[in-house]
Amino acid sequence: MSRSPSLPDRPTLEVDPESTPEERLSALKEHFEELQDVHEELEEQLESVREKREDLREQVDELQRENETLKTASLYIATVEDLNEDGAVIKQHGNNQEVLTEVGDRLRERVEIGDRVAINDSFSIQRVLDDETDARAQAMEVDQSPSVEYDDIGGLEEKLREVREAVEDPLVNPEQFEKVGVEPPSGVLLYGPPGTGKTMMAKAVANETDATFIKMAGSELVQKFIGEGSRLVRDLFELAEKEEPAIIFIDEIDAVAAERTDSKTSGDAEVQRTMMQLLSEMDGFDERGDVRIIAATNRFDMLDSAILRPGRFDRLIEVPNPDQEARERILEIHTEGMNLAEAVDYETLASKTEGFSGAELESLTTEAGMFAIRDGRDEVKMQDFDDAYTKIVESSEDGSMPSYASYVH
Ligand SMILES: Nc1ncnc2c1ncn2[C@@H]1O[C@H](COP(=O)(O)OP(=O)(O)OP(=O)(O)O)[C@@H](O)[C@H]1O
Repeated sequence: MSRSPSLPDRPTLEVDPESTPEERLSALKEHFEELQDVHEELEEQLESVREKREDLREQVDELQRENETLKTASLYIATVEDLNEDGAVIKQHGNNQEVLTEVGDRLRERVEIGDRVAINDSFSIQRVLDDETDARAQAMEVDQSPSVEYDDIGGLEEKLREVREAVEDPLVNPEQFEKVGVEPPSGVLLYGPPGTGKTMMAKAVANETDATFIKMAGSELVQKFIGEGSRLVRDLFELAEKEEPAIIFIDEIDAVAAERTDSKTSGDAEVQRTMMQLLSEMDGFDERGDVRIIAATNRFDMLDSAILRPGRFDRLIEVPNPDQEARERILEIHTEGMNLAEAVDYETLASKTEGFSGAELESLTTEAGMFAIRDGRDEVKMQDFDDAYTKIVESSEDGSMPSYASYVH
């Protein structure tokens, strides 16, 4: 880096007190000229600093533009196989093409053999990606023994029976299917409004069958890098096989399995590829042994029918908002450890909360407890539930729960 120019010495004026007025005038003149020289020199330095600043500003603009293009351009993923003086040998994911590519000075120190890197159309490395295991860990939630039990789920008895039949029986009693000569359902699709217990059911089945619960959100499968989504799908099934017995739970499956629209952007094509990978993993499912797959969606209407074909998600189970009886049971479950006043009546509360999901009923109980705490009481009263209800309804953004108007205080 170039150093900044040093400042010129400041001229000093030395006048001999014994000197004549002429001599003093001449000394002053000399000093004035010296000052003028310094002034000129400083002007020149200032000008050159200004030019340098202008150059730097242009460089910043250029880097910003480059950064923008990097952020928006589609990049491919590759693994670094070897590093030598000529550059890096990389293997592109998806097509396994091997290429020797130069590595710029900036990246040379950061790239190591085995790294995953993002490359552009000309195979030039644009950046080093996070450790694969990190990326995997971020995208998947793995729980060796989830703590949810069947009894923690309120209502949904019939739905739970269906899920158990499709998921638990093939895991626990595979011979039965062989004896009868039927294939167990491949995948179970739970659909219904948010917060109704879909994830809970999947966790409970995993717990009660001693299977590992592996959750992946569909939105995690929609990746920005080409080939990355399908790789995560492969990872997901590979991990499940390693951990078997295992239950794969894909939440928000609509993110990768929505019906194709007419738009043909590269993002859509990538989502499509991920979905194809998912379907092909499911098609090769029979040989997988003790792995069952459950998916969930709030947007059943958006799904591509390809995923609902026999051998794929061929067991559809609707999980609706709880009815009166289920609401009573859910309230009972979530107030189990609470110190309730005599007057708290589940039946009244349940009839007042028509249209609430299980998750909303849970927050109603928590909020009621908070009101009691704020009031310095250790007992939760009916009034706390009323206050909690008002708070939840008011904070609900869309106000779409049907029964607010019918709530009687
Ligand atoms: N039927 C239920 N019984 C008891 N608790 C429930 C029930 N439904 C929901 N809950 C409560 O709501 C929370 C969220 O439920 P869950 O995650 O299972 O919903 P979901 O249907 O998977 O929602 P989403 O579609 O938003 O993923 C649960 O942890 C639980 O506390």
